[in-house]
Amino acid sequence: MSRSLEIVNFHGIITASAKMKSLFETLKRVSRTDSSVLLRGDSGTGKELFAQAIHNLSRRRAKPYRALNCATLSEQLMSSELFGHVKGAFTGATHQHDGLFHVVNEGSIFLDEIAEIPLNLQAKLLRVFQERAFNRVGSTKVEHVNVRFISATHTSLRNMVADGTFREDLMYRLRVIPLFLPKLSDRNEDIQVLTEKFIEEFNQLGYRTIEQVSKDAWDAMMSYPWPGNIRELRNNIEHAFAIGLGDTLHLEDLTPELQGKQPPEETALENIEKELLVKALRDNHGNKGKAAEQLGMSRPTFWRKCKLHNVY
Ligand SMILES: Nc1ncnc2c1ncn2[C@@H]1O[C@H](COP(=O)(O)OP(=O)(O)OP(=O)(O)O)[C@@H](O)[C@H]1O
Repeated sequence: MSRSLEIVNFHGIITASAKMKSLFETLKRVSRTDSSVLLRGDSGTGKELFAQAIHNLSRRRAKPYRALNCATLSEQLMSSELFGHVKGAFTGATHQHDGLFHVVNEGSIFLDEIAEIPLNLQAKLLRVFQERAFNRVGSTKVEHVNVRFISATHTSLRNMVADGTFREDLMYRLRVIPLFLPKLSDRNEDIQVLTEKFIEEFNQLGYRTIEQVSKDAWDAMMSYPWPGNIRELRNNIEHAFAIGLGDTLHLEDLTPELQGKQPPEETALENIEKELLVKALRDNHGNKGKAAEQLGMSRPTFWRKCKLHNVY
């Protein structure tokens, strides 16, 4: 089906898009350095794959690489995950814990949803840049670390700096090399390429073989805006494999959104919840920490509800 497209597989990132291919060339050059990279792109556009590729292409490839999603943890847990803690540092700290900065020494760290880092922790992160030093929670002993920073955000850090929710000095440290990942809807050729790739992947599981995609299914996929990008496309193919029968992927096998329908489980109450999440995010310029606060929810609960309602 996609014979005429020139498909590239770059460290697991599959594409036929010229925009993506030119990003790979930049990535190869950038990866040779230790400069910090800020990946800017919507949810599901492949930021984590890019981060891993940067590490794999770098001189640090034999050293550790770790990723942390800054939107899913409370401030205390995030602090302990990043810097570690000593026994007795807080209630429940029954053992000493090595944080990621201890573990990734000489390697790379990927901080996803960096915009969600609370201001207190932003100051500590800045110290890692400036002094290559940090303290475990509850300890006065200074530890040193040599780490390459890769971070990602779907919102503008510049807007957050203007709002006073993100430190300008930290933003400049993090975005020495900003890279912008295109949305799936801005690279239509990849809808076809990735659909075929995911079909191939699921065919290999052996419980069903899809050999073709019906015209109305293709039409729907090509005109859908894909707010969840590649992750949502993959979910759709998985959905179709589970729901449909035979060797053809039909429009009815895709998720209700692709068919222009409301997902059946979305009751009126759930719709209200979804609207509240969207509004709180809009009021807070996409900052999930602040949006959670406005709704009186913990950050992890807010994150879980956003995922549940496909709010990106
Ligand atoms: N070009 C691609 N080729 C193959 N698989 C891809 C591609 N882009 C993304 N994926 C797959 O899509 C899913 C989402 O990608 P990834 O987690 O890297 O996105 P993300 O931008 O980091 O998302 P989020 O911001 O929600 O964390 C993963 O399963 C990933 O393997």
